[in-house]
Amino acid sequence: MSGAHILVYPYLSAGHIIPLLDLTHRLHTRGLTVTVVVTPNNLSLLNPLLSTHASSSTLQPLVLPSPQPSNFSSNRLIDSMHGLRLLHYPLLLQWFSSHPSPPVAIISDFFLGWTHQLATELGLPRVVFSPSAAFAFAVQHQTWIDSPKNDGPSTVSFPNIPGSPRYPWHQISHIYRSLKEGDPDREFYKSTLLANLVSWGVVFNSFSELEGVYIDHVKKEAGHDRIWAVGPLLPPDDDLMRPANRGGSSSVPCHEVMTWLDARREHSVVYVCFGSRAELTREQTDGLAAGLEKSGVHFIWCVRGVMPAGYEERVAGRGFVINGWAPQVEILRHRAVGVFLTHCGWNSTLEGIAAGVVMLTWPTSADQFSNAQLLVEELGVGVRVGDGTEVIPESGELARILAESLDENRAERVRANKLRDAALTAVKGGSSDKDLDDFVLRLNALSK
Ligand SMILES: O=c1ccn([C@@H]2O[C@H](COP(=O)(O)OP(=O)(O)O[C@H]3O[C@H](CO)[C@@H](O)[C@H](O)[C@H]3O)[C@@H](O)[C@H]2O)c(=O)[nH]1
Repeated sequence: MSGAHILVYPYLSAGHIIPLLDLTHRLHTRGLTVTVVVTPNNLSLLNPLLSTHASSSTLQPLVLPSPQPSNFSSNRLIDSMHGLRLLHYPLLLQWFSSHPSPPVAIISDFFLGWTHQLATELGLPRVVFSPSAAFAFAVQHQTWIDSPKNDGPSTVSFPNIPGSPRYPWHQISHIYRSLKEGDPDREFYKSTLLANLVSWGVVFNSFSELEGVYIDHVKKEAGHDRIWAVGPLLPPDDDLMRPANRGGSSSVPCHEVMTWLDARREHSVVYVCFGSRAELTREQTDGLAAGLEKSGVHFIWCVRGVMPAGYEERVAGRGFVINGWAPQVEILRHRAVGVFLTHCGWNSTLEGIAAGVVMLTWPTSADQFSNAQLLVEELGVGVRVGDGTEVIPESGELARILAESLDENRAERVRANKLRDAALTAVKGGSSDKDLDDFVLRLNALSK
């Protein structure tokens, strides 16, 4: 007999879809029947998963139309969140009412807080999926609860979060800072986030050895224990999910990158990438380009934007520039890569941790500042190099940090190795596996 039927609904951008599809794979492997909401332009991201489970009627896409820009908001994220609600809420209500054996729960991204209302209307539990860290989740939601003002001290502090973290104003949520109280965009965004806090449960792409204190904090605030940490959610080693196509098709043949890496010594290459969305400013690009050039290190740089003229020729032989989408997980897993210069998106952070590389941090927005803090100050596996456009490292200084980061005996490397082992243990019979078992048990109990 197949397990409970659940609806999985990812938010529409790569950094959010990728980990929730990885979770879908695991839930389906554990016997659940899963319907995944996708829009036509994202269907291709689901294809590797669908072909892995090709013969299965228990994993199905539900293709709903993509929202058009609605002019509700000039903020693209809010406009798309709102557009999805407008378009998909009635379609999902209809779909549920006409389905012969509809899902017993909805698992949806934290940007889809309105699905809490939908689930309530359907008499179902909604589980929040957080593609961000438990730490960042706590900071993000606490910001909207505390409503800090930019009129007192120069930093905003969060005394009720463990460690009492504090951030300069520019590191606080951009949406929070840029929209005035009473603005309908702001109210919509706030209500969407606050709905997460009253939902039935929360699943984190994290693990208790990494973030136990923050996971416990979220449990305490929620007042129940339906908080599960099941990460790091990564594609399996055996290529079942075809990691080279994870989140997009690689802009260069994956084997070319692998051949290039094969010719290099262990831990001798720095991989540089700023995630799926961030485009660097001219000044940031130039600073990074000059630092990499001066350092003399071997590197792979995944670039979105325009490179300085003649750059690729000048670094030929030791710099591999990828314009577009890189096969990131494969690169990080290669033995030649020892260091990851990252914007600290949570997926990249976890992928770096699971690969045991030293992290050079250059957060640019959103949760990346608290992720960098976790890597550098708490876990001791990272070294700060930049801070958005506020701190762009001087090229000589960056070159020095890059060259030193490859040192085999650095304390960060020793700690990164230990953390990798803890991450891999968590998902191979450890804490995350146990949380996932419990989660599946609770979902199955709903259909009884
Ligand atoms: O060329 C590329 C670029 C990215 N990726 C993958 O795309 C994902 C990117 O995710 P992430 O590192 O989290 O960065 P963003 O794309 O910036 O993700 C957004 O979503 C994350 C999860 O909420 C947040 O932590 C980030 O701050 C937010 O910008 C990762 O799995 C990468 O492996 C590739 O495979 N190739």
